[in-house]
Amino acid sequence: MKLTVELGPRSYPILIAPGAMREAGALTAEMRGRAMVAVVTDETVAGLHLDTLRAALEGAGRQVEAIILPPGEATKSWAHLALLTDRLLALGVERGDFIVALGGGVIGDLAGFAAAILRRGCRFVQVPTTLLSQVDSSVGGKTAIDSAAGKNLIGAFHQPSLVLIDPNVLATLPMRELRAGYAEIVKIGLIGDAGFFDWCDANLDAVLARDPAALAKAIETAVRAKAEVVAADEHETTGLRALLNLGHTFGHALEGEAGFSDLLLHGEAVACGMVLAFRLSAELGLCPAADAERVAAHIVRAGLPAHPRDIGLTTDAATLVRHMTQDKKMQGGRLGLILARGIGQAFTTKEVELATVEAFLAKVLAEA
Ligand SMILES: NC(=O)c1ccc[n+]([C@@H]2O[C@H](COP(=O)([O-])OP(=O)(O)OC[C@H]3O[C@@H](n4cnc5c(N)ncnc54)[C@H](O)[C@@H]3O)[C@@H](O)[C@H]2O)c1
Ligand SMILES: O=C(O)C(=O)C[C@@H](O)[C@H](O)[C@H](O)COP(=O)(O)O
Ligand SMILES: [Zn+2]
Repeated sequence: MKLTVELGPRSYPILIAPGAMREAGALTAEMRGRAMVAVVTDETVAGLHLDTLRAALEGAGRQVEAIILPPGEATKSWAHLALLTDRLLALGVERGDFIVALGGGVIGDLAGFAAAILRRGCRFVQVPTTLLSQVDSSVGGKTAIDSAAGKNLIGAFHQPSLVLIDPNVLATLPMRELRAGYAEIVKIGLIGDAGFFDWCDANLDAVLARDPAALAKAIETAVRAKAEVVAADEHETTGLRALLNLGHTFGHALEGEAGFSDLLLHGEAVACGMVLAFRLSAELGLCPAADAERVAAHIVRAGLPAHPRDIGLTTDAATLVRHMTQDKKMQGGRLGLILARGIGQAFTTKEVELATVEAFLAKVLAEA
């Protein structure tokens, strides 16, 4: 299956096929460049999948230089960006070369950002290995690191030249990571496709059991939807792409409180954030309470946190709101929020006062 992100001269293909990683040599042949290819990955993925990718690339005459970083969100940092760019420069990576990001969203976001700034811009290829990165982060060109002030605050839009999605690599993914990736799949239904949410509700168990047909349908639907949104609003200027941020303003605040650690994975934070966005929508009289309850029940059934108490964080509403004010959707001091009129009917608004959000969160946090 081949999809295209239609961005004029920056258009690129997304290839989704079981076994695609074994074909990486042939699939990247058209990209030309020199024989040397820098593959950026993390220790866990290196142990499981680097040999396959290396063999595929070397079989096509490439010379692979692997840069192996520690796994986990903490790697999306200034320190690892400095280390990575130093290594890439020491290898003599040129503008005409391409860098391969082999891993989850952490490696994709970091290597993509390094590619964006190295010699003012190199090409890069995404080979996503988590469910989350296959359905979301490898597509669309948002690259970033975290900063002490918040999530993804230092970054650039820099589109990859190719995305290679091999669902076979998900066989080794831990269950917790699979569930976290699922949150970004069901997000697509909640934003604008009620029929797909119904499909998710009916096929949740099959997706989590890694049934190949269910996974294929889930990945393709999410990637196709994201590719269309990115093509229509690459730089998040019209409000369309901002919808992909459903649950993220709350979620990023929770991740910040968790110190960008394994205590709370990004997908888990998004899951909880989406429940909060639907609950707030219902409390403001914008969305039927039954829809908000259905979303919460689905997230619980997926084994994801639906309430801050499920995460075990000690925090307070004012602190969470302080995190939220660092959100990239802030405009003129007002919070840009993604709320919903119902399942599949998300919309952006700047009409909700920070004090309203804080009172809502205080009420949620007070629940036993
Ligand atoms: N750029 C975007 O549009 C975008 C979209 C969504 C999320 N993100 C970012 O993505 C990051 C989260 O990505 P993630 O959930 O992929 O986490 P991750 O990259 O940390 O990967 C999760 C864990 O799974 C391991 N792993 C990866 N592939 C594996 C495999 N096939 N088998 C076994 N283990 C494997 C990794 O080593 C890591 O420990 C966050 O930083 C988030 O902000 C970015
Ligand atoms: O691609 C997008 O646009 C998204 O919002 C996808 C999100 O799932 C992703 O987590 C993204 O990195 C969040 O973007 P940010 O601009 O809020 O950092
Ligand atoms: Zn996300």
